[in-house]
Amino acid sequence: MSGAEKNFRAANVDIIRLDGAEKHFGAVRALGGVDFHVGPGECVGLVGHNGAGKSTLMHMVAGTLAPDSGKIGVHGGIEDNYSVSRAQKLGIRCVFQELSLCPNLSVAENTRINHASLSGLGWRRRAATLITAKLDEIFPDHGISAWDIVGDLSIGRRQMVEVARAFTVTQDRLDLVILDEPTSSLDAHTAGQLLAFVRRFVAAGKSCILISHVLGEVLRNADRIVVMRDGKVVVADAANAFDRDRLVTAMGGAEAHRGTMTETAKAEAGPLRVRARPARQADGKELVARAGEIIGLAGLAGHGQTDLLLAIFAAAQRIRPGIEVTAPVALVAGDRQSDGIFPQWSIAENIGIRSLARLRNGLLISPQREAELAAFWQQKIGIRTPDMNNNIFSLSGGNQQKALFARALGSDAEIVLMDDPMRGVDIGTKLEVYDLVREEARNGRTFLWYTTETEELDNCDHIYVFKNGRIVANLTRDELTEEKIIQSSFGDAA
Ligand SMILES: Nc1ncnc2c1ncn2[C@@H]1O[C@H](COP(=O)(O)OP(=O)(O)OP(=O)(O)O)[C@@H](O)[C@H]1O
Repeated sequence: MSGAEKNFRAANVDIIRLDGAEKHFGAVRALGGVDFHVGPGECVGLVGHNGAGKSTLMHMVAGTLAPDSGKIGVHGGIEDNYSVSRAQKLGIRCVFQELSLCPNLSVAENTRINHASLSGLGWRRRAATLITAKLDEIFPDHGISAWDIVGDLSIGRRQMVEVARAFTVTQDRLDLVILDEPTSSLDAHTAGQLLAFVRRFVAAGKSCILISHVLGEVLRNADRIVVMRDGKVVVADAANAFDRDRLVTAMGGAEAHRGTMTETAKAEAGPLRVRARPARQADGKELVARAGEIIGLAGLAGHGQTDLLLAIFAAAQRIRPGIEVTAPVALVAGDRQSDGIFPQWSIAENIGIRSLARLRNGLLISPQREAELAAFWQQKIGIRTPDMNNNIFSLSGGNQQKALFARALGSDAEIVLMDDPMRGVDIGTKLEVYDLVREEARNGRTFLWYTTETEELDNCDHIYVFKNGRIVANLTRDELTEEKIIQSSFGDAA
């Protein structure tokens, strides 16, 4: 054993420690020599812009990706052949951004995948008991049955199952759970339940790594915060040594303060763009959107917001009762894995697909026009890649989401439906996209914007709150507070 290795081992009282981790993907340097550690009983917040290298680093901690160079130590021992199964044995689990549940299996069967010991007679019932107990502990009002087929669950509920499954314990120890944007599909109420559980878990001596683009979440719940930028750790400090501005500055120069809608006093209302009544609406309430308006859809996740957006999208192709749509429509999907991304295609092709008429040269798509459209949007919203002809999955999660934005905004759609589209998008880009949405609205575009982030509703002219598939309130921006939304969501109005 070399002297350096001895020192590394001696210093390694942490659950996990990475020294000098490097990783390249072709020409992209995803990690350029990162030191990172997590001690027992701490919640480490990990933040950074889209493509900063957070997920790549976490894949190394979880054993799904080996570093090109650098050392990994776990519980004081150097790991030469670190892998997912080794990580599991050593008590390290990960909830990745892209959900990993099998959609055609039940919640209980998905739980079995992580626990080889759940075998023999009656394993389904034992798996069901295990996952139900954990769901009850983390999300007391979850409403999920262990026998539900995962593919039938909303994305929010799938995320809840994924998170709960990571915390279930059978024979292997559990010391550290990596949560990569765990609240991205959860509403404020459910996200609060999860974060309170994380605090209890850490108080009991266990550890978490919390990755989130919702900086308040990290500031409030982490003990220590590590900031990454361009494949490197640029700052690591106690959480109480940071405020939002210091974090944003460390992440790389995004504007800490953004403009608000008050600066954009609206001219009088434009022509009608959408009039829609949810299928379950028994009273006369309906959603009305005019040209140039930004309309918010709020309330607890899974209460009919996405359903109404999808119904409006469908009504643009084919007449549907109760829905009137007067202009072309584009949709920015929130569940990019199942609704948005064409996995075999390049980034440029994924952006161009909604603009084929404009990209056509005779009967064929002009590669040059497609490349120009892609280059324009790469520049406009900062899609980080050396080549827009690379496969869409070569992008980090947030950058994939930006490509979906580019697809909708680059099209001829007058109405843009946004289904919680900012999931996984970093703070700097979010602020730019908010500006872009407001600018496009001033130019007459209409936005229907479902979001689980209450702060985003500040960008809207007015907001419909949903409960049980129905509209229960219509608030103006001035009336809007988180309490008011939660009150409407839980009240007896519907
Ligand atoms: N499989 C891959 N092939 C090619 N490039 C990749 C691959 N995985 C990651 N990258 C690149 O490595 C860099 C770091 O990506 P990573 O996913 O770690 O970023 P991130 O900080 O997690 O971003 P986000 O906040 O958007 O999730 C990015 O430039 C990304 O495009």
